[in-house]
Amino acid sequence: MILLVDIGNSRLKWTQAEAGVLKPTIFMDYRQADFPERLREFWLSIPAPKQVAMASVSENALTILLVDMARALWPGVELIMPQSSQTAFDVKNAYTEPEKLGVDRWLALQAAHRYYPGDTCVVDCGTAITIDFIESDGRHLGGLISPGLFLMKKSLADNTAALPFSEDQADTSLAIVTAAAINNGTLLAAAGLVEAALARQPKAYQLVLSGGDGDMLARHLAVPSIVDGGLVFKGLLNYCRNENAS
Ligand SMILES: Nc1ncnc2c1ncn2[C@@H]1O[C@H](COP(=O)(O)OP(=O)(O)O)[C@@H](O)[C@H]1O
Ligand SMILES: CC(C)(COP(=O)(O)O)[C@@H](O)C(=O)NCCC(=O)O
Ligand SMILES: [K+]
Repeated sequence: MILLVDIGNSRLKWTQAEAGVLKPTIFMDYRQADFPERLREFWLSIPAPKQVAMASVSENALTILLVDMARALWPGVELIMPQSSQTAFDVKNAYTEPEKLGVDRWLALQAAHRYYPGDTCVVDCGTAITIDFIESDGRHLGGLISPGLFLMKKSLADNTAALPFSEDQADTSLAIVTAAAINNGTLLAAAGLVEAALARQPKAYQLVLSGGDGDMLARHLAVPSIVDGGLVFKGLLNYCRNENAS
C-alpha cells in the first residue's frame, strides 16, 4: 500500500493506493485542535504503507508534523516529497522559475497528461482557483490564479459592513436577496473566469476540474468538463516506485 497525502491551504486530503487503485479520499480540517490526534487514529487503523508520498502547498510546520507522524508510526517507511521542476514524466513546466509553480499544480498537470491526453486545461477549484494549460506534447503553457469561492465570499464579508457570509446553494441567475446575490455573483465570477480563459486560447482544450468546488463549478459551466478529484494523488503515484505493487 502507498499512502498519498495532499496538503492544500484549506484541507488535508489523503488516500491509500493499492495496486495503483485509489481508495476513497479522506478530507480533514487541519486547523481543528484535535487534528493530529484524529489523524494518528486514522493512520493507526490502516495497513503499514511501503511508501508515503506527500504534496504540500501549506505551511512547513504542518508538513513536518505529518512527516514526523509517518516516521513514528512506520519506522523506516520511504517518504517521497516531489518538488516542482523543469520537466518530469514528459511534462515541461512553463514557469521561468519552475520550482515556484505550486507542486499541486505540477502534479495535476502530470496526471492530466497521463490520464487525459490531448490539449487540456486543468482547473483546481480549491482555496485558490488555478487554471493551467498543457499541450498534447506535454508542454505547459502557463496558468492563472484567482481566489476560490470561499475566499471571494469571505473577503466580501470581511471588508463590507452589510454583507454576510453565506453558504447557500448558488446558481448563476440574477438574485433578489443579498445572500443569493453574493453566492451567484462569486460562482459566476469563477465560471466566467474559466470560460474566458478557454475562449481566449486560439484552439480548443478539454477541461478537467478538481478541488473542493470542482463538482459545483462543473455544474454551472457553459462548457463540458471532466471532474477528477484525484489528480494530485495520481501525480504523486508517478513518483512512487513499484506503483503497481501492493
Ligand atoms: N466540506 C467542505 N469543507 C471545506 N471546504 C469545502 C467543503 N466542501 C466544499 N468546500 C470548498 O472547497 C474549498 C477547498 O477545496 P480544497 O480542494 O480542499 O482546497 P485546498 O486544496 O486549497 O485545501 C473551500 O474553499 C470550499 O469552497
Ligand atoms: C496557487 C496555490 C496557492 C493553490 O493552492 P490551493 O488552492 O490548492 O491550496 C498553490 O498552488 C501555490 O502556493 N502555488 C505557488 C505559486 C504558483 O503556483 O505560482
Ligand atoms: K487550488
